[in-house]
Amino acid sequence: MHAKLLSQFRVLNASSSFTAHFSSMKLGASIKTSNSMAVPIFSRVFPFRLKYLGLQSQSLRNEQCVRKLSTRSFPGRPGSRSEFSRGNRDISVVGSSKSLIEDEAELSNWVDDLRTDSHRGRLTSEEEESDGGRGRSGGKSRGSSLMKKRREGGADRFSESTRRRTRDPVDSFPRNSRISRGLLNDDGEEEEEEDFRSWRKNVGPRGGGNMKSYLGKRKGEDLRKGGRESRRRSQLISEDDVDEDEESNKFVDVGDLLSEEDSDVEGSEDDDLLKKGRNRSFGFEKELNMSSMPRDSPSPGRSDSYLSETRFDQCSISPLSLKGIKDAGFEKMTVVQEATLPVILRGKDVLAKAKTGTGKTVAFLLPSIEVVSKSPSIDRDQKRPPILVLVICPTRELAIQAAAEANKLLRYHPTIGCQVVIGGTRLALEQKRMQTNPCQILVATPGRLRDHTENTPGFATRLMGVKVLVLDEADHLLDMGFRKDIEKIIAAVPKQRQTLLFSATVPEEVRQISHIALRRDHEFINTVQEGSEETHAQVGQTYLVAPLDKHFSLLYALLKEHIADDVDYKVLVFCTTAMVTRLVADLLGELNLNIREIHSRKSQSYRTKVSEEFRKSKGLILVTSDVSARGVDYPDVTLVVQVGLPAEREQYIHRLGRTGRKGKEGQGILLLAPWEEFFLSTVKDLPITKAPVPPIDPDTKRKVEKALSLVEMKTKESAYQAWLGYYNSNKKVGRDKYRLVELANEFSRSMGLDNPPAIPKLVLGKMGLRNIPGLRTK
Ligand SMILES: Nc1ncnc2c1ncn2[C@@H]1O[C@H](COP(=O)(O)OP(=O)(O)OP(=O)(O)O)[C@@H](O)[C@H]1O
Repeated sequence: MHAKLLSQFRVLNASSSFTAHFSSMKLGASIKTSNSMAVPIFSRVFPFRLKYLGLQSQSLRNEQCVRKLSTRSFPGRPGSRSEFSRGNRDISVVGSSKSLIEDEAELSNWVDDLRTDSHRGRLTSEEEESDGGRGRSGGKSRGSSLMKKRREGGADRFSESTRRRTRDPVDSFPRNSRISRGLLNDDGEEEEEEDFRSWRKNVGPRGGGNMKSYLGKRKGEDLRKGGRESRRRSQLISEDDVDEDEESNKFVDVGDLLSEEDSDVEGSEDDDLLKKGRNRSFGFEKELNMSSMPRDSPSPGRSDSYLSETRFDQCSISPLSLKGIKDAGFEKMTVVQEATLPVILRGKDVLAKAKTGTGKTVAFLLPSIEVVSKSPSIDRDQKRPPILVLVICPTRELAIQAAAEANKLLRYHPTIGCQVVIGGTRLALEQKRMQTNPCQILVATPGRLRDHTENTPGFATRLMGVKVLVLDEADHLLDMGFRKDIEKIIAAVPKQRQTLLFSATVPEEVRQISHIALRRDHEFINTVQEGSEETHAQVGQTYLVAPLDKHFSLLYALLKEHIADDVDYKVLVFCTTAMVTRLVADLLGELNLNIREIHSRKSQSYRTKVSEEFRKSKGLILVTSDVSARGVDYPDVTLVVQVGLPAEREQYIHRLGRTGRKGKEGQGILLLAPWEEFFLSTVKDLPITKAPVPPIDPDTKRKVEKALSLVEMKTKESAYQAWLGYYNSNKKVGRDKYRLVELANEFSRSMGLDNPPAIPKLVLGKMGLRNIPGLRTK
């Protein structure tokens, strides 16, 4: 049995002699060990840089490509030659798959939140409401919304003082958010001011301090070390608001169900204020003398190391595809495209790992299109024409994006069509589109694909034509949240097919279960060089550890600094759950930042519009749940902020990967509470460094408190419940229910609430939190 599982591996290295060395030296170690062990041993033996590490069998047979590829220079290794090693060696792939706990949230779209916030600019409430007829009767004025908030404000710690003040939206950019060397002083404003003064003295401009270093542009700083942790979320029911996989459709979202609210339709007043806010000059920059500080270029610093030297026209790609590629502006292949294309073109199953934003989508689409173009053309009168390529994506945005990329490449293939089927849109419309348009390529989210399999006549038959099955974000799709759906999909397509699995992260446990989709002789092509991180070197990564009650102020201060620093700012703020996302979006909106929000509680039409807007915009902050964590290709994102515990290491990497795409620069900031610091051990191998927490100046603190008091009580209640659910499902935090409730109540206080919101007994029961002191029930 063991021998059966032994498989060959191949090293695609910059030097054939190195490869030969490796091949001979590696053999002994790899035979004895599983392939999971082989890599570290190898890296110890050969610390030099590997271009690709391909595990599993076979030399290349696409001679044309091999010939071309073998003569190219590798970027970063002047004069070096690329050569795909032909040495075949055995390596074990044994190891039982870790038992992953089923953990994905029910994220169906039937609860559509149509509430809008006028701070969020162009998308009007009407646009939201027009979506699918699910809109609530809107038309409330901002005034009535405020009245409502005030009526509900009884439990709000901040609202008393706020009520007495008039809103001051124009003066919404306090100038004194600063850096401190140490932790924030928790003992009141005076001391914070003192702290701020001392920071200015010590690390402010005169003392050599610099916002840039604070915001993580310090590259190549010390790596933090620590032990890697188990990363699995554990409990089911408490995941009710986790928001990354809306197509999973597995669990009823009790929390959000109970917290749905009416929409507030607000006037355009704040749009104007928003514009004013964005255009104003930032006094504190002058105060800090930042203008005279050396600035990193906003983003022109761009590395082309993601590109290879191989041009698409050097490979056996059809002329029509080549024309499409040219039109798309692609000339050279990216490294992952160069590594995978020849292998896929000769029909191999491939599991490919390549860093975020390096062109994996084209890497699987292009050879898939070639398969279609070589297949006999479909008779127009055919009732159930086969679907030849099936691409599965975990989120709707990603599916839309992959289909758009496919359509670019298909521009000169008039007879080949790509359709997309995703949740949140009308099934009948998709059925019609698939019937009336060419649909040899279908991009789908798992839940909607299942819908079609069950409800679309003839669809199952069409799936029997599949020649290529692609799982984008494969590790995620093979994780337990999607596993059953994926198994059904695999059962619905022919056994005789080619399967392609792509992701920026391939944890070992996923490698081990990938055999459920892949043939035994598949190739694992890893373009992340051994010894290098899975994240991009040009993306500065920092983390801040501060008590929960500082998080909102810190977030605001960080964003203000970033905005002041880069007029072309484009920021993603990741939150733990959909309802927390809404809370943060509402808060930042009240603070007059130019924000949009996206999560599974928004209607699909709204999500699509916001996504498109953010893609094209600059000067915008997108507050998002994990629906934007993977795959979404927003160009020129300058900063990614992750607030609170990422679900797992991989999620951290994918979220961070929304910046620094295509070799561009970027920044990432992770904001944790002290009890969330354990997460850092899971990213110990990444170049993430600790940043000092800036003191919150009193003005910022006041503004944030005031803004919080204006956020609706309902939103806070939902956020509290969702927060509780999210952390309850975290193995570490959720283990001690008493502590969990204490922390949740800390979160509640951070929203300005004196008393934690009451939660329905039923929900608490499902979360396993009945009778835990500190919880209020209703
Ligand atoms: N050969 C190429 N040359 C230049 N740009 C390319 C090339 N191939 C793809 N791109 C572009 O690179 C960008 C990133 O590609 P893509 O979204 O496929 O990255 P990815 O590796 O799938 O990222 P993620 O891991 O985040 O999903 C896209 O805008 C895509 O159009």
